[in-house]
Amino acid sequence: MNGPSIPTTPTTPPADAVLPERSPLAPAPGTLIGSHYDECFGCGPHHPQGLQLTAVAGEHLDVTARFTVKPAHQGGPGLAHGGVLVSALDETLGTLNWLLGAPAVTGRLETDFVRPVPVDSVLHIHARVTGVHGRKVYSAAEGRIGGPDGPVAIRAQALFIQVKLEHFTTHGRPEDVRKILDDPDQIKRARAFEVNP
Ligand SMILES: CCCCC/C=C\C/C=C\C/C=C\C/C=C\CCCC(=O)SCCNC(=O)CCNC(=O)[C@H](O)C(C)(C)COP(=O)(O)OP(=O)(O)OC[C@H]1O[C@@H](n2cnc3c(N)ncnc32)[C@H](O)[C@@H]1OP(=O)(O)O
Repeated sequence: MNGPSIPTTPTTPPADAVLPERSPLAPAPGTLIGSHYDECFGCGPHHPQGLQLTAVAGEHLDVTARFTVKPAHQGGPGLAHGGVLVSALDETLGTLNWLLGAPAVTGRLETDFVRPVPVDSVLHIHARVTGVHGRKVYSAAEGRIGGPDGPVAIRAQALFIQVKLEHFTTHGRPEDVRKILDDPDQIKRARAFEVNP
């Protein structure tokens, strides 16, 4: 043994991972990143029970998002359910893929819950790409409470895998896929990905 080893996980980018340029199709820094699907539990504006998360593009390969913890999100009395917080981080990490211009799905998501998050808290989330290696996108996020510079309440590292749009059309429930294929606005957004795979 040569001293303590540095722990690595499949969500830590390998040494030869790269940090690419923002896609030419990426939303400008400071602008809202639109929902990828109106009925998404994380970001869909038409999902009444969803988190309705909105994210803002950062200057680099990063985004910020705010999530207000509602009574419907409780795990313990007056406290956010951990799984709901993970969903908020997963969704925010997912929006990073708009900056890279290629659709991707979560392969692995590791989370540290650092402090309890009371109902009515605003979780200030910052997520960034930490490396890209082939189809693998490595990323990390923190959620802070009490303000954007407040203490970290939750931390995550993720590995997203880039997929073709057929991933969604092949695996999704057919009636939902059909509905989306009939919606010109959604198709436009999906095409934006297609021209820069
Ligand atoms: C045309 C209209 C369609 C319109 C659709 C509308 C919108 C859609 C557009 C965009 C949506 C985009 C994002 C959504 C955003 C946010 C939502 C939140 C994100 C999610 O919530 S999304 C749901 C949860 N997510 C899943 O539902 C994934 C289920 N899963 C799979 O679908 C497969 O499993 C897949 C595709 C992941 C991989 O399958 P695959 O066959 O493509 O690739 P393969 O297995 O070869 O892996 C390649 C390399 O990744 C490594 N690797 C893979 N998995 C790993 C793991 N778990 N841990 C560590 N390493 C892993 C391998 O080890 C290999 O590594 P290496 O290259 O080094 O060998």
